[in-house]
Amino acid sequence: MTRLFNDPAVFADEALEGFAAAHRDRVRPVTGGVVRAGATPAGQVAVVIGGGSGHYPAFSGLVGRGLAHGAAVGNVFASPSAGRIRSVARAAHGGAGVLLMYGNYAGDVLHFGQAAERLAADGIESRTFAVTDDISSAAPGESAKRRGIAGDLPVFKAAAAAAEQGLALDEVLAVAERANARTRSFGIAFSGCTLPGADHPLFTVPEARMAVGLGIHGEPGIGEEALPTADEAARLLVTTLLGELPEGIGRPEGQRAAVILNGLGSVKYEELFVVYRKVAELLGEAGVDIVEPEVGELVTSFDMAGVSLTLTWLDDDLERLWRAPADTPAYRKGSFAAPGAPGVGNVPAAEYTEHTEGIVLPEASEDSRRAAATVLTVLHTVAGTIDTHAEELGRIDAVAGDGDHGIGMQRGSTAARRAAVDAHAQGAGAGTVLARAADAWADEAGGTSGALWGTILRALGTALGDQDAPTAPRVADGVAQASAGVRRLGGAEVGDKTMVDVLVPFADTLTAATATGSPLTAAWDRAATAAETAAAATAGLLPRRGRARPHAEKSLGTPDAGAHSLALIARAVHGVLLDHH
Ligand SMILES: Nc1ncnc2c1ncn2[C@@H]1O[C@H](COP(=O)(O)OP(=O)(O)O)[C@@H](O)[C@H]1O
Ligand SMILES: O=C(COP(=O)(O)O)[C@@H](O)CO
Repeated sequence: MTRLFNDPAVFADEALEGFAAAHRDRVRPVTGGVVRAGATPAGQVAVVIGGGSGHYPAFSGLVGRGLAHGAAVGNVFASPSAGRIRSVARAAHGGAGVLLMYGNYAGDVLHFGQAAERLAADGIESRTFAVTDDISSAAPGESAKRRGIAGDLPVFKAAAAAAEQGLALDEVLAVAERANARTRSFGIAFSGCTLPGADHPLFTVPEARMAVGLGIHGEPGIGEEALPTADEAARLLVTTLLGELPEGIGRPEGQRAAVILNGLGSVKYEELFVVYRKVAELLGEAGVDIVEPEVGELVTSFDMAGVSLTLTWLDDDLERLWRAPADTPAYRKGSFAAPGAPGVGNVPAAEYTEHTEGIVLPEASEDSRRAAATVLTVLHTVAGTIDTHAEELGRIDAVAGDGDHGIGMQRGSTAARRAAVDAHAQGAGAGTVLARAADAWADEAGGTSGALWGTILRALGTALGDQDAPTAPRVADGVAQASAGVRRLGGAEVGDKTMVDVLVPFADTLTAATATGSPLTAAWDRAATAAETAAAATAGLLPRRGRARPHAEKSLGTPDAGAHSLALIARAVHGVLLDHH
């Protein structure tokens, strides 16, 4: 239970502000996150990590000498937006390129990928790398689909230590790849976590039972067993990981491993040590040489009661990098040759801020400005609809996902409305109002749905433009472009149990209806009905994408959250069109 908060919607921002104030000798707040207090030395690759809030010390607590040069921080359980990542990366850049590192989650993959594109346009070379250590999130044959949990730390650290030693960008990336290929994690939980402001946990574990194979977002585990003793828990964790050795590690005997026993948020350190005692004994019996183990909270999930075990199978290089010193707010080891130089560099890191004020609005026709007023009403209605259904959307998302769909959609749609009000007040046309709303939605919400809704609004804005009055076929074309854009960006197809299952029939029905000359309001009505039917039908599907995939069976019988919210919006917008008819 998170007891101390103000407005849940700004919990992550306020936590970041307090963190930066508490550690200002080591980190500097910049737009989107934090960077080291001192500038990245010229010629050193900058390692910029990031992810959602709720995982402290990941990600901001791991910024400092020997570890990350910067961390982009998102909302609770939602990836930071591309804009935030770009801003942190620009501030951390030391002239030798940036390695962007994160856990393998749909939202992070989308936003870090887009950030890399924007950095390229800024003339900054970057690479992206997603950590995939959690063996319970996909079968060995599909290890690229695995999510990142506490293995984030050794993989980030290996790359960052390599950067510190002066390796070039692609060499640092190669180190990250090698460390990740040799890192495996497995977790168990005894109770779920409760998001700030929520009155019940994302999932519960029955008394005297444990969830096996949990994630770090309150995602339920993949199985359930009787509550073990500490020794039995240790045995389960160790035997599971020894049962899945990385390629090239024939048998555990004679191998060296970095070992992390990670507390997920509300397991006491003493409990962790009791478990670790047995972990060390069992690994010793298996002939594994444990190198500089870590026992403590390194990647958490709010107040989840759970533990995970991570093993990184070391070679000589990886061992050197694991043993290398680090000095961050939450993680310190060894010491640097020149002590007392927080964050390296003597020059403070420069902050990069995007200046949007004073950017001239594109000229708009009278017709388009009139249409912009309708667009504004639409965005008001979208935000209002999401507000009304936020709790329900969170509940649906929590069945097999991370429960943040309502919060994310709320932040995004509210920001979109705000940006649209501003743009409209300045005399923008419909296309520009939508474009501004798109950027605000993606930037404020982050997460998978933030990126995808940004794409939807941007496609609509491009189709409407700032000159002509929107016609029914033009609107239908915008929706069709949005549908294509979301599929291109997210890679999902119909049947994967995502919003694509609704967007495609919605777009197709609208296109078909407008092509036969149907007026927009009637065509939209038909399309909204198709969307509602398709959203309801997702209840019968098994997820193949996104956060819900590892919990496929659990999600059967419940519609996809993103599909449902899209159908709700489609219907609500029809109401606006009727009124403006
Ligand atoms: N690859 C994808 N393509 C299209 N939609 C997706 C994809 N992955 C997830 N989604 C949609 O995003 C929704 C989840 O959104 P949200 O919970 O806000 O983001 P996150 O999972 O990043 O927390 C899902 O319900 C699904 O509809
Ligand atoms: O918390 C996280 C959320 O990822 P999404 O895919 O946006 O839900 C992640 O950043 C943790 O690493």
